Amino acid sequence: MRSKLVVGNWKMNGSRAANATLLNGILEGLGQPRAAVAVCVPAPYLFQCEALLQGSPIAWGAQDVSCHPVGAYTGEVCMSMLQDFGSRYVIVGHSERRAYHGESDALVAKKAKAALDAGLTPIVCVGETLEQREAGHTMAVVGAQLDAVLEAVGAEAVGKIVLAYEPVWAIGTGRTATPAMAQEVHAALRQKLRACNAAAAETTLLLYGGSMKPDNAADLMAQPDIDGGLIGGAALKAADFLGIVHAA
Ligand SMILES: O=C[C@H](O)COP(=O)(O)O
Repeated sequence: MRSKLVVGNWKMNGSRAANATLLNGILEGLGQPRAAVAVCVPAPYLFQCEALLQGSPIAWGAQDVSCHPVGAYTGEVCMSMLQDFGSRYVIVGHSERRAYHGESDALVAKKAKAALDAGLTPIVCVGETLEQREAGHTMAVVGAQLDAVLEAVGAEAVGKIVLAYEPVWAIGTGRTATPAMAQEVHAALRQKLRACNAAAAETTLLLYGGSMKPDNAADLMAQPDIDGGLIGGAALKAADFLGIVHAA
């Protein structure tokens, strides 16, 4: 039986004051959750996570990272910097990075490999657009996104990544994939993982992301291949985030 993982992706939201309110609110209501919990925050706030969350059940991490270890890459943040502030996770290949920053499958794969090499857990995002879904290309698209990563990280890394299926049309739209739709893709993704490393595929956590809320979280996470959530909007209010954590 796989454990559950609920990750808040704050995207480009927050301030020192708002973060403190949010994190303290989550800590107050957390109790002893069945799920593992993490927040992926804008890089400048990793220091604040370290200060507030150290020793708590909540892990933290970043939303993107450079594939380079150090050097003349203006504006970029590297793995060792994330680790300097105690990060455990880093999201790679979020559809907003792919769409607004032109990140290719190959670059996402490099980032996933660099994260693993540095000892961080990459949360690798895959997902299709509405156009791709309607054309019947969902599995081809997410399959190619996953294949690029598997090729870069190798079979032995299958159990060390977290995979997040985020249909682009469900992100921030209030339009959620039904549990059956999400499960269908998750099952197919796990099948691909099995083909790469059968034993490790059973332990890889597959998160769903896209308008997950307290009122749909339990049904989504009850699906056999949905092991948790990558939460955007609902991660910005302690009550909503806790509602999802406690539904896991
Ligand atoms: O990374 C999180 C996803 O993009 C989901 O965002 P959302 O929950 O606001 O739809």
